[in-house]
Amino acid sequence: MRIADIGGEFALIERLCAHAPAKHKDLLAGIGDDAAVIGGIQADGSYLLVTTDMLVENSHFKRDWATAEQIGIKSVVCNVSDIAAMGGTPTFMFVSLALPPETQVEWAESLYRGMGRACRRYGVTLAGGDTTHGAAVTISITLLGRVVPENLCLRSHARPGDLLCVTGPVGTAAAGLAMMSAGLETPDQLKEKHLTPGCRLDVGPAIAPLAHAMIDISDGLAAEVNHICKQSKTGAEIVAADIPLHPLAVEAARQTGKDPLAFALSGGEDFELLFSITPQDRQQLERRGIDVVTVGKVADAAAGILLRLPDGKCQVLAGGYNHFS
Ligand SMILES: Nc1ncnc2c1ncn2[C@@H]1O[C@H](COP(=O)(O)OP(=O)(O)OP(=O)(O)O)[C@@H](O)[C@H]1O
Ligand SMILES: Cc1ncc(C[n+]2csc(CCOP(=O)(O)O)c2C)c(N)n1
Ligand SMILES: [Mg+2]
Repeated sequence: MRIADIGGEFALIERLCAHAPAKHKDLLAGIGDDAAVIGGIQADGSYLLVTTDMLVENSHFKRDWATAEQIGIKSVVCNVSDIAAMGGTPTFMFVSLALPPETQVEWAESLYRGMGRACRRYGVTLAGGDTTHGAAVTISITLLGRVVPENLCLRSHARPGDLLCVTGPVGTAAAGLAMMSAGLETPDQLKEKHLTPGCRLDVGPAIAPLAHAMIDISDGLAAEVNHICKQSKTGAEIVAADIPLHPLAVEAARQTGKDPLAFALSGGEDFELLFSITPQDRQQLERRGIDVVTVGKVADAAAGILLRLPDGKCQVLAGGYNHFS
């Protein structure tokens, strides 16, 4: 049986994880969130966060499209984004590296120069790792973080009646990737969003005390809404016309013959935050000058997880990036 036959990445994770102990009194959230949450360790009562994210050559980057430094930046950012999604701040990083034996030392050093830049930007300290040889460049980062209990945002915390908001445009990175894949002259802003994205640690900690559920958009808006709803046992309605799209992403869709909405729903790697929040707290965010966009609402589970199209019709909110489909 192939992995695609059981539904891909997430069905596989579920099957695999059934074979190992995955519950512990101090593990407040484990498999199924952006980071694991471990209590009972830190003297100040904050929780330890642990996340891990891997980039593999040709699956996540191409060495002829991205410089080593850009790959280094992105490898850190995608991990910091997962810590931000929990409402936390990052602390210590471990880097496991597989390199083909012919890799130039200068290339590897540039990779670390990029990581270093991102570490300085997000306040991360390198604390260890592992180095081995392999057929393709593989960078696996484990990042620790901390969060005070009041700021912890789990995917399971959404409640019917909450608004669903995003911190910025979605589909931009996918638009950049689509243009580069098609061999088209790609605007710098789109290239940058795909090759060296930032993440929203700038607003995560301010949103966290007010938000209920939070997740980062790494697999596309549709996938992330479905993750929140599944964990929270709710439904949702997303309004297609309210999803913020970058004008350059709309233009990229036109040039590549694709649908800009598909970039937003299924593209991934935007590293914006998606969160649920009461309408009152949403206003509170606005008063504090935190700019977010409401894209829909959390509903009862019975309502289903829906996308409202511009013509008023609703369809099931499907899509998302899946490594095995
Ligand atoms: N091979 C695995 N073994 C155990 N747990 C896993 C495995 N792969 C993923 N998980 C867990 O499954 C959940 C979903 O993983 P996933 O990598 O999709 O996280 P994400 O934050 O949604 O995406 P991203 O990796 O893009 O940040 C996480 O809680 C993760 O720790
Ligand atoms: C060469 C190349 N091909 C495709 C993509 C797109 N891509 C790869 S992984 C991913 C989602 C998140 O994955 P993960 O769950 O592993 O974090 C996306 C959108 C890319 N960046 N580079
Ligand atoms: Mg995530």
